[in-house]
Amino acid sequence: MSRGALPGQTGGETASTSRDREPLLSVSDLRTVFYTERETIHAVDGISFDVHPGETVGLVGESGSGKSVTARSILGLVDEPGVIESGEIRFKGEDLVETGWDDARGDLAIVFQDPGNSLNPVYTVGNQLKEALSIHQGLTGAAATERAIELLEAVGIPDAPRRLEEYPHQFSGGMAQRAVIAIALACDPDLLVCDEPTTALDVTIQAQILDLLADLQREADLAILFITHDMGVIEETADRVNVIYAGDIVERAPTDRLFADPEHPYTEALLESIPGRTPPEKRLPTIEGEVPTPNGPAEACRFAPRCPLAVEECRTAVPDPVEVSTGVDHTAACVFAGDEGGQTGGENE
Ligand SMILES: Nc1ncnc2c1ncn2[C@@H]1O[C@H](COP(=O)(O)OP(=O)(O)OP(=O)(O)O)[C@@H](O)[C@H]1O
Ligand code: NI
Repeated sequence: MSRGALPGQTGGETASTSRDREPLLSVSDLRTVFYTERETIHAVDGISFDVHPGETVGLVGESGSGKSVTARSILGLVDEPGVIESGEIRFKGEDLVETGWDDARGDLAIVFQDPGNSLNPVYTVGNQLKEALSIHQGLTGAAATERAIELLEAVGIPDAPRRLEEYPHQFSGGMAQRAVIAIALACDPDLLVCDEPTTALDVTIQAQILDLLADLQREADLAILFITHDMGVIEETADRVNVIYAGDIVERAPTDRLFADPEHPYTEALLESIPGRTPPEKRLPTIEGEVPTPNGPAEACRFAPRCPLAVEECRTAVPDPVEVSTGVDHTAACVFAGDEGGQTGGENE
């Protein structure tokens, strides 16, 4: 399916050159807490990472690890009883936690998992697109219609003028997610946060949406924060990866590096979940259980209770992120990180 370049935008630099520029987004020591009646949940507990212009950064972890709360924090969408307790979300140099999100609204956009929830069933897709164009670009009337058609074409929706007049229920799941992406692009964002954008879609459609995002990124110099629980999707999309567990990033590396040489036992476990990747004799014992709710301050490695390699030290202190090699931005928060042979360090105990 051929798509036109995004209207009004010029081609950008590639991800490889983008690292030379200042980060577009720089999250540092972010803490987002939910004060529920029953408990205090440290959903995001000291996260730091950067996104550079034009690159795709992955955020991967199991259900409940804090991915969506991270996304909502960046967009300024944390609701009661949640608060951003501390840390910085620096976007284009401004700390949004301090300045608020008003000035950034047009440069930041999010695509959620379920397009059905993102679209309003009582308005046509065209109306929703034109409303976004009016708010963010000040476009109305014929100019808005023309741009709306261009955007639908840019996201690969055929017969765009007719589809503008249709309601969301007349769109298939994949086409609806394309429409959601078009609406997100209506504000001409620099950063698109995608929170499991393909999880609700079947595999073929998922691949098409991933291709679309890659195309849009190239054409519009768009930076993408790509959130998923699926390591296979990460391998296809991300330039760099952050692995999140119970509110904290446990490993960070360029994607090829992370897949070739994971340092954290949790990353290893996630990689083993990719069908056919790890021969049975090389596997760590499968991790049982699920991500714990971080309902107190971290006092130990949060992964220790599920970790096949855990030793006493893991249960008594929070491991700091360690740089595991020079020349590559690869860190892991594990007492064995950086040991010769990586995880086999556990045998020393
Ligand atoms: N509104 C809320 N009130 C209380 N706790 C919340 C709220 N939203 C999220 N949490 C808690 O924050 C933690 C992180 O949740 P989050 O939704 O970010 O996980 P996730 O990684 O996005 O998981 P999934 O893959 O299932 O979407 C969980 O323990 C969750 O229960
Ligand atoms: Ni989520």
